[in-house]
Amino acid sequence: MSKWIQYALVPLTALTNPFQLMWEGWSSSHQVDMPNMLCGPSNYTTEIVSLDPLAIYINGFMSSWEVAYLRDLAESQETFMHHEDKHPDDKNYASRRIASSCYLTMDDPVVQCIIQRSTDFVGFINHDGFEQLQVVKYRENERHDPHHDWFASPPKMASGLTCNRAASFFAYLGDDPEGGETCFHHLYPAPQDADPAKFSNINSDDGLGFATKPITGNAMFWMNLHANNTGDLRVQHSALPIRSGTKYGMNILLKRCF
Ligand SMILES: O=C(O)CCC(=O)C(=O)O
Ligand SMILES: [Fe+2]
Repeated sequence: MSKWIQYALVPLTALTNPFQLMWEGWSSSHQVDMPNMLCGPSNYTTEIVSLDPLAIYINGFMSSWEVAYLRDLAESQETFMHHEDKHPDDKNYASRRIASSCYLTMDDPVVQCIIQRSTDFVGFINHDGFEQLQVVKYRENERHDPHHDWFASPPKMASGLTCNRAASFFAYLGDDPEGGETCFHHLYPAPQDADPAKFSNINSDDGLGFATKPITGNAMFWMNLHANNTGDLRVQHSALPIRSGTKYGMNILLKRCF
């Protein structure tokens, strides 16, 4: 196609872009500050915090506008409820999540935008879409005990395929509480020059592990499955109890069916 035809098509595609149409319909019914809201390129930066298993710390994965929007969206859902959950793999084990949570509707334009950004981030990683985004809220003393996000006995779908969680993002949606760090118990500790505002080490017997502090807009990404689709025990993690304040976060879970 000649360059000139391509240029001529740009305004046309902008007009017919389904996201834009959906956005325009939506924004006219909600009085929002549109320029800050568009699903433009995100200026996040990354730091590899573990090579094997792959784990990446993401600075500025979400804008403060997106964070505020997603929190409001979660708080407006009737399903945003407090509960104490056992891990699906081990209901007798004391591992628990004491928090409130809800799933977000997938047809929201900001949710779509975050899914698109996450899809771009995972690049060539073999996957089959994302689970519904899940917002989690912890109040004082609430926590999530050590667990892994993958299922030991993944559910079989009607199609006969088995789906598991190939990778996880956990994004921090505020309020920058005290406590509430996410601990990775079996990864190598943070080096001495790691930024103490973001990372701390944990006093484990084997010297392994580090924790990331909840900083609004930042996120952790890590792989859950080995190449043969079995779960990687090394990505066990937990959320330490909140000492003061409230913590919001969001699970963005990458599915793989096999
Ligand atoms: O709250 C956190 O820091 C981690 C949450 C988590 O691991 C989960 O919800 O599966
Ligand atoms: Fe988790």
